[in-house]
Amino acid sequence: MPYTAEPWRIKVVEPIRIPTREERERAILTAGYNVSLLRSDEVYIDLYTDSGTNAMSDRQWAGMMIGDEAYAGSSSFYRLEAAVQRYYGYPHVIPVHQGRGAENILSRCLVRPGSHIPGNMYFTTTRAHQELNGGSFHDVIVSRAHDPSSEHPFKGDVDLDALERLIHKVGADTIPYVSVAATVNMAGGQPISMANLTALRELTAQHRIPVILDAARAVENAWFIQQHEPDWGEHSVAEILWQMCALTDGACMSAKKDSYANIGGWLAVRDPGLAEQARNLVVVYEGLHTYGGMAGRDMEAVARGIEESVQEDNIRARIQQVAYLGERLIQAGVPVVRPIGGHAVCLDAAAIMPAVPRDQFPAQTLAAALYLDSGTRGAERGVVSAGRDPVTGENRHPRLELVRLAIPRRVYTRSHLDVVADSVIRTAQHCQAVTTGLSFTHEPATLRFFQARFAPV
Ligand SMILES: CC1=C(O)/C(=C\N=C(/Cc2ccccc2)C(=O)O)C(COP(=O)(O)O)=CN1
Repeated sequence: MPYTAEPWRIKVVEPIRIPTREERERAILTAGYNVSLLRSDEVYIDLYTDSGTNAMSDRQWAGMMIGDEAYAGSSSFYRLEAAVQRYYGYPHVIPVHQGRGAENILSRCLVRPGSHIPGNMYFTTTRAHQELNGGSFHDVIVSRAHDPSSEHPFKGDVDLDALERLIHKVGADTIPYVSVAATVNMAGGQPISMANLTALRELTAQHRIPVILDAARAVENAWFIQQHEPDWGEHSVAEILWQMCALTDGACMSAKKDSYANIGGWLAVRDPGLAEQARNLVVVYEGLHTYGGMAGRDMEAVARGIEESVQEDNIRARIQQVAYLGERLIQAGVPVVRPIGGHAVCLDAAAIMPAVPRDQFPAQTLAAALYLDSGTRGAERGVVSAGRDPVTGENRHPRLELVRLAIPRRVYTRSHLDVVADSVIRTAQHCQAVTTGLSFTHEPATLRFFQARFAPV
């Protein structure tokens, strides 16, 4: 992908420093070999997540100065509502503090003990809220999504035959909604195609099963449809986003990704009864239905971020940075998930450390090794993230054992990406000979990914 100059100039900078090797060794030991527990000032280039870590524009910051902090009826809420209605097309908008706020409310509204929720690969918090309300998640993503080397451009597609088999097995009345992620985070930021989403809509409509979109990175997904799906090349990203949403009954949105905000989110639905139910729960869990756990200034930042996110030059600049890092690693022969996703380059830790058993956590081990090499922080997306099967208690073994390098939007330059590429190439060469990984010294009961501690085996 050609690397064109960014469509912005820098107005404010935040100094960063490279911790010394000795500081990095001390820090990773103190963090129990879990990069999630490193302090930010111990990290040089932070690719832990693209969630909430993006650089806002001067207009977003300016918007924060005029945020309406009224408890009820904030003007900022109505500007946020108008932005969601204009670009995503849903009529009823319920503000929440971030994506998990939407997942909590949606699951409490729709999921009951015994519910079955099909989706295109799990995401940790989404599945956690479905399970907390007694539901069971069923992965119905196409099998190629689990193959890091498959070059198919739409690995986020739903396997419609698998979905239909599940519907007939459990009964449509036990399926409160189909959960569709765009893009699919745990597959490496892989998009779903418009054709598949259209066919999914037709299938679910036959059984009167709603489709709820996880829209966290839906603008990135729209870019991939524009670039790679026939018949969409002449449409704008904004038009494609609108059409994607038009095929669904609602969406959960973390505004911390596509919308460049540091906090914020929303739940949007078409059904007025569901909207009413959700608004009643917002008062219990998020605040009032006109601020939803956000300050007025945050709602301003989100509203302006939505408008910026669909600008063609912004989304192109975003995608090209991720593609640049991915292409450098591919050229060096480092095993990564292909095609390169929208928000991250995912290192195939199982291929990079083939001699490390899955229950010694290759991805966790690789993330620690990468930090030690250069102060670069990635995130484990493998056995540790997958957690334990609630029935057997055994570690779940997802087919993908990845270290995700998520690129924050408008934050790092190509020079930083070159530092990361050189470090990954060095580390990957060293790790081929590594034969042992890590073992737990502390394992939390839920979402262990964040708080677990390890020691070298
Ligand atoms: C597709 C998708 C997401 O990626 C997402 C959050 N992603 C995150 C943040 C995260 C969350 C849990 C474990 C590790 C990292 C990411 O680092 O990728 C949420 C929750 O949103 P929230 O963080 O605003 O609550 C919903 N859907």
